[in-house]
Amino acid sequence: MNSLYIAGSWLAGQGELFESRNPVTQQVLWAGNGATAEQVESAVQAARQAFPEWARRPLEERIGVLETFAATLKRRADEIARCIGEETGKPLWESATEVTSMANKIAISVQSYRERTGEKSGPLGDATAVLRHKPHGVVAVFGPYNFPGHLPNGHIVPALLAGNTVLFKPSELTPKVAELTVQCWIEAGLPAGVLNLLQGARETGIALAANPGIDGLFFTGSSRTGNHLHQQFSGRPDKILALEMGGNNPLVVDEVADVDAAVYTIIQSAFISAGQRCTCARRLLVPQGAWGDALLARLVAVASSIEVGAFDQQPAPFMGSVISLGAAKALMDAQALMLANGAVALLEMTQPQDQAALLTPGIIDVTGVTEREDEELFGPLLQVIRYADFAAAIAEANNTQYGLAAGLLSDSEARYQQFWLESRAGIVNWNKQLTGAASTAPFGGVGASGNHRASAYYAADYCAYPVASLETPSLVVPATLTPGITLI
Ligand SMILES: NC(=O)c1ccc[n+]([C@@H]2O[C@H](COP(=O)([O-])OP(=O)(O)OC[C@H]3O[C@@H](n4cnc5c(N)ncnc54)[C@H](O)[C@@H]3O)[C@@H](O)[C@H]2O)c1
Ligand SMILES: O=CCC[C@H](NC(=O)CCC(=O)O)C(=O)O
Repeated sequence: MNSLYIAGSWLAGQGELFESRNPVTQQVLWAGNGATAEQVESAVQAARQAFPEWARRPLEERIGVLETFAATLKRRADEIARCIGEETGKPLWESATEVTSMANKIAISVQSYRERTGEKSGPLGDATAVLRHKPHGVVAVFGPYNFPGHLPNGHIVPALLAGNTVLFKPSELTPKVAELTVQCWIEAGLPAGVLNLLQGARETGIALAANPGIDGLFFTGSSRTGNHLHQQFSGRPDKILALEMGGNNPLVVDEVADVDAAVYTIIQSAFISAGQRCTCARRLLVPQGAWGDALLARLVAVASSIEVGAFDQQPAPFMGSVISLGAAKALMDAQALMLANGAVALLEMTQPQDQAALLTPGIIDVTGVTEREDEELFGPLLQVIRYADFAAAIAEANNTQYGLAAGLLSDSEARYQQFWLESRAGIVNWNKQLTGAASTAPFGGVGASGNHRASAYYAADYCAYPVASLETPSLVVPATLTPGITLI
């Protein structure tokens, strides 16, 4: 099978054979070979060759190609949503929202490009000061499996818009969505070499990140891989690295008047996408005492009734599966370990069928666990921590190496102001779910969640570098000469 797209041609990978499966039925959806280091090198050369022509195209022409891509996505939306659903396990209603986000990214990126990296000029002395931006050149984009369309798209669209050429290395768990996305780009008329697809697992990623021909790497994925890349790029200030990584996100609940609204918001924060969003609430901070007990009882009751099912099940489930049987097992093992270490299951996460990666929502009270691991558990497992007072809640919220998202459910504006000031995260919400961040805002975290290169609306910033110019059409001798110079 021709799994790679290099220099405008589909060709077979010569690396390891791998496949993707429907996580519920285990049906094989895609199989192909990954790219070897030599194939990575030939893709880098193709992108390098295509770069000058693409970068010099008038901006409006590049925008034209991007807009045709958006139109293609809209026309093929059902097919793409189905592909996302079957490869990730995401319910169809949710996969459809991912395709919409992909198409919306184009207009948002154009607006952001003009606003943040556009051209500005004004008089400075006898010259004109002009600020323009240039693309970096050849950039690599690494995607995660949880949003196989939307998140790589969030790097690819602004990168191409700025005039870069791209090497796209998708997650090895979602090659089919990546292939379909690239087909849409080809249909939109993207010239050969401007976007190259390098399928493959870790080895392909390692070869691409290590290739000396790339000018930058835009990564969305786990903190573990991101940290590794950060170390690999240390001492390389000449290369731009944007890291969008995971979180161990806290959601603090205060004694609010509307308990059902709190429960609904907690569920949307913790269990949407089967807990596989980087912004999902992982730690729920609940006040000690009777009010907190009642909130948890209601949360457990509602969470127990959440529909979990295959991506195309009708009526539609709220939660689909996790990405694979391996991921389901790792989550079940993590829960078992926490229970063995003294956690109390308020609602035990279960895997009803051994051969399907469907997990039911889990809610575990870890307050009594002395050595709590500060790790992202990427699935439908919410850890509850009971707090004595608001200061303790904020301290616990910040008790993490990560800093992606943090939220407060409270009827008190004063408490929100305190929470906003004292919490440390790139997304801080009040009475809104932690998930579902807007593409019209910057998106990124601090601490172990990112390297201060926010994506979404601010992706334009890492896709181009500023060039400041002083310009005047004729060279003249200034009216006053610097002391010590005589023109005789
Ligand atoms: N902050 C964000 O915007 C954001 C968004 C979505 C997902 N995420 C995070 O992504 C994670 C889930 O995605 P994942 O499991 O696919 O991430 P991952 O880190 O396992 O993989 C991401 C990509 O890196 C590649 N890769 C893996 N090891 C590599 C190495 N040593 N060198 C080079 N490339 C390598 C993979 O093949 C894949 O393409 C979660 O931690 C989630 O929080 C973050
Ligand atoms: O899994 C991580 C992304 C989650 C998602 N965030 C965004 O879509 C950010 C906006 C963008 O990148 O355009 C979410 O918050 O649900």
